[in-house]
Amino acid sequence: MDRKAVENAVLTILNEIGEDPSREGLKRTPHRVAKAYEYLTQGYNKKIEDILNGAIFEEKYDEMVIVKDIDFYSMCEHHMLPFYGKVHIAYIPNGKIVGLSKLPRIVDAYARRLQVQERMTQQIADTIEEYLSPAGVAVVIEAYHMCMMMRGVEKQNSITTTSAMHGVFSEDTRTRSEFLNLIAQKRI
Ligand SMILES: Nc1nc2c(ncn2[C@@H]2O[C@H](COP(=O)(O)OP(=O)(O)OP(=O)(O)O)[C@@H](O)[C@H]2O)c(=O)[nH]1
Ligand SMILES: [Zn+2]
Repeated sequence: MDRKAVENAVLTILNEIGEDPSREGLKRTPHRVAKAYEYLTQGYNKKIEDILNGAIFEEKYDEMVIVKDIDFYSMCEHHMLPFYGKVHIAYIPNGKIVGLSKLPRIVDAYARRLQVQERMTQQIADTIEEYLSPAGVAVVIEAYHMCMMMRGVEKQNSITTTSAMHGVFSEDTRTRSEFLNLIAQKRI
């Protein structure tokens, strides 16, 4: 990212909304916003190979592994406003397991960029499928979209849920139900 170019763009916005970019509180705002955007879109520079490198292990465990309630913040590609919530991931190993922390890292790699919730859901599932070749993988995302809350339809309480079900999660209703029941349960 060309930070200077983003700073100039922010300066233009400040001017065009009728602000005075030279006033005390706004002097460093273009710089701050550019830095924030660098952070919020860092997913573009993340390589899945680097995240997973060395963290896939051979193991005989073949029951469901679930990591639920993974917080995420992303930005919708239509309005560049935040959408945020929780990701729930399950997979059934087929000879290979992954370091648990790598699942939230995969989530962040896809969340920290301009997104739509549906694509992000699929990208997470496809990545796990590609690297682990599991018997099945399931991803559910529940999110609030600021573009539907602070503008537009202005609905404060609607939650958008998306899912991607592969392998046994798509073929076997019992496996899918077990996953959905487990993510609905309150924590320990
Ligand atoms: N499917 C999907 N839609 C999204 C997501 N994030 C935002 N949107 C929607 O993208 C749509 C863009 O629609 P447009 O009609 O082009 O934009 P708009 O005039 O600002 O629409 P309103 O939000 O209805 O005011 C809106 O309906 C948003 O709610 C997402 O992750 N997935
Ligand atoms: Zn939006």
